[in-house]
Amino acid sequence: MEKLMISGGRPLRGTVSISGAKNSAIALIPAALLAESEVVLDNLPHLSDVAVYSEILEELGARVSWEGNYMKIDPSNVVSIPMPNGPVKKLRASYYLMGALLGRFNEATIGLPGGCNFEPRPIDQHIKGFEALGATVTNEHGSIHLYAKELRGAKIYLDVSSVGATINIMLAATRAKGSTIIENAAKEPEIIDVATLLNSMGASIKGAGTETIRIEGVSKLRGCRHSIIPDRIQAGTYMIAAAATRGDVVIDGVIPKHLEALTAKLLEMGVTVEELDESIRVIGSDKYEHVDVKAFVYPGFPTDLQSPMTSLLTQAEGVSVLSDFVYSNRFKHVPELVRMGAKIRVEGRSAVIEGGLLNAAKVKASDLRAGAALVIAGLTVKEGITEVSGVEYIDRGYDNLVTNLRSLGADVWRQVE
Ligand SMILES: CC(=O)N[C@H]1[C@@H](OP(=O)(O)OP(=O)(O)OC[C@H]2O[C@@H](n3ccc(=O)[nH]c3=O)[C@H](O)[C@@H]2O)O[C@H](CO)[C@@H](O)[C@@H]1O
Ligand SMILES: C=C(OP(=O)(O)O)C(=O)O
Repeated sequence: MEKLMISGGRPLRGTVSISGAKNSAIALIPAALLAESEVVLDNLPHLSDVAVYSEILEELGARVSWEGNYMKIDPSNVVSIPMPNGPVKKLRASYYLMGALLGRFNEATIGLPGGCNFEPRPIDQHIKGFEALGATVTNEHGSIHLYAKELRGAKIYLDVSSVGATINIMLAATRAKGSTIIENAAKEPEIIDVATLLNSMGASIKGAGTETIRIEGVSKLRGCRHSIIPDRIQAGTYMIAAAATRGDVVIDGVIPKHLEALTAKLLEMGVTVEELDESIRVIGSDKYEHVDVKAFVYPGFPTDLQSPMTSLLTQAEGVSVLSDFVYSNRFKHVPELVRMGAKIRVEGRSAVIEGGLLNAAKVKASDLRAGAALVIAGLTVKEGITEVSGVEYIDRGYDNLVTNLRSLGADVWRQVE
């Protein structure tokens, strides 16, 4: 097991380039299963979740080659074998195999997903969508079995605008007979990215990025080449780290519009943020105002940046309140930050954060973004070495984190425990 060692107190300075988005990549890879010829994905991030997905595709019979930042997937020989256990348990997004395999083969058996379990994460809306499309869905000893004689288009209203359910229904509906309408669809940029790939494969999807998505089913999908959008959560994490260390960082290769909710909060705190066409410069300051933050579905403040933002708010004067309206219990980073001297208490779905200096400590990441929060906290500490264990969670979502932080002047390294 490895841990991250951080000797903090240095302002981050320089330029960091952002890789493709994890939450797009791990939907686009299973989406390729719907094609009958080769799909090439460009700008693919180097993440453990991507490696696990390529293993899953190979088990299903796809030919996968991953070189540099592109992956070639030839799904022509794929079969829908049952996958109750194994790699599907290692990541959340294995649920996309349900929509992709149901769409292509009308049948799939997939173990319930793994990934970051910071609280119960139901998939009832995915199942409601598949059933509306005509599938019979049963839970057999912890695996979801899906079968449809024929998938038929349907009108589906999502009770919650779930990213995963929106994409999963889109995947299956591309091959259903007739029209599907998803109402109260999630609007995250990654949904547009998946719809763009599927349309390049020959699907007919309109309205992705709005709350109503219309899909006309087609009988066949073909291979294509697609470049993945930049990872707004990695970008946001570096923006927060730049502010927390009172540094000056250009975050390059991003879509600034995807980060507007974070930019607005940073400006409100007194951070200088300059938006360029494809980059954002963040310049920290000696003094930050406290702010209240509400994590919400896109275009609201992303829940995936809630934990990193908690660390930044320990550096603001006064009391900030950070509430999560997507995941009400996503606060596993809080006890670890408290171990580092933070004054934070959790009240219902909110963290109440009183500004103050943090100390070095041995802390544990229990999920991906909790890990990012602890790294940022460690970077602010002026004396001693912060040790962050649970690095395997951080590796799920941050491409070259140590190399990037070191290139920005941080004293960070990996150490085998
Ligand atoms: C692989 C991936 O893209 N992961 C992202 C995705 O997760 P994921 O797609 O799993 O998250 P959802 O958007 O589905 O979840 C949003 C909310 O809806 C609830 N819900 C969801 C589905 C369902 O069937 N029933 C239900 O009640 C969830 O408990 C949560 O409260 O969006 C989350 C919210 O932006 C992000 O934190 C994750 O990084
Ligand atoms: C929770 C996350 O990912 P996943 O849904 O893949 O667990 C995340 O990216 O913060």
